[in-house]
Amino acid sequence: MTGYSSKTDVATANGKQNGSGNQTGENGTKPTEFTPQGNHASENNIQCSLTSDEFRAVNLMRQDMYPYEVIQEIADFIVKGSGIRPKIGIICGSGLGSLADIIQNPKVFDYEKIPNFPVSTVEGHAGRLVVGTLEGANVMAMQGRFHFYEGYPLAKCSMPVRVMKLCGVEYLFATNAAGGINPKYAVGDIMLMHDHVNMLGFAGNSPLQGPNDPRFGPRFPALVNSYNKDLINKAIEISKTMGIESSVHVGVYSCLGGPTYETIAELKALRMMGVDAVGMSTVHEVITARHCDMKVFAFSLITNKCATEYSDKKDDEASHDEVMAVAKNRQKTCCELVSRLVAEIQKTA
Ligand SMILES: O=P(O)(O)O[C@@H]1C[C@H](O)[C@@H](CO)O1
Ligand SMILES: Nc1nc2[nH]cnc2c(=O)[nH]1
Repeated sequence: MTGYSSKTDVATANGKQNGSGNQTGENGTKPTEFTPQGNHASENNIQCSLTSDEFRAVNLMRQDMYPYEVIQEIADFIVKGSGIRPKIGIICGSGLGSLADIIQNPKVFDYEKIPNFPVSTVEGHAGRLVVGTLEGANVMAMQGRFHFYEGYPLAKCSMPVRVMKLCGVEYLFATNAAGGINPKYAVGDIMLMHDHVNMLGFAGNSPLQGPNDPRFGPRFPALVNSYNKDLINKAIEISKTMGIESSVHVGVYSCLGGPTYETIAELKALRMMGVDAVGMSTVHEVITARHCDMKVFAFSLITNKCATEYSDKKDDEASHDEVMAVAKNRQKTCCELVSRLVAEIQKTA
């Protein structure tokens, strides 16, 4: 492979708390009634009953506004608690948690113990923040990311990227497990992301939706050149020294909402759009990172081949078990790629 150049507060469950004096569920046993707003709801007499505890839990999950000061508090908690100001932030994809296990002198924070932090709900995402050193560089790694399909708004999914920024992180390394749509890709290959197609964005959803705080970045950020070309080229060089260049590609990733894997028709459409690999994450993290001017490097581990023709083969069906198994098999290679790239950054620092 030759060097790369780019030519080639609270949204509620569709309703709001009923103000008619029905909120008597403080003991958690009597349901609090909510009447979804809007004519359709009242015309159809739709009602949804939640206990007040359930309502609070949903509200907490749906929270998508994190004021700068709250993010700063979380960042201070991590920097003070670890005694480290990290320069590189790593997000571990499904089954790639071992990227955080190679961090030396780790200080580990369970997400539950970090104030105002969401919790991980997906297998293969441990839910821990690991801060320490890698190849002499100060790093922090999310062993577990947040996905839209878990019920979190995109701003909440990518809130930790802002925490990284306020901790001092300059480089974001985002990794993911993805289905290979490009017919040349094989299971176990690595695709260095050089661009993305934001399907959730096409549908009007963005992690930057809502009021913009200019302390993070501009209202209308540009996204061309989001994926740092120097880092892509360095990763290609590293792949050659590792002898894996034939299984490393440079391509376009697309994020869908999940949790379903794609239909054949959807995969055909994505391929026509120039997408090489498809997943359910990363894009909102990259958008948030670019908004606050972080340098981004991202790669997909191809954990399954996506069929783009109809057939009755059971093999064509993606499964999370397969995703996890392939990630486990390839974790050593992914760890080596990441640590060598960190070493390169550290060398030029
Ligand atoms: O967190 P990533 O994007 O690596 O996880 C992918 C997308 C889904 O969460 C899961 C599907 O198997 O893997
Ligand atoms: N959307 C999506 N996400 C994945 N994560 C791992 N494989 C896949 C896939 O085929 N599709």
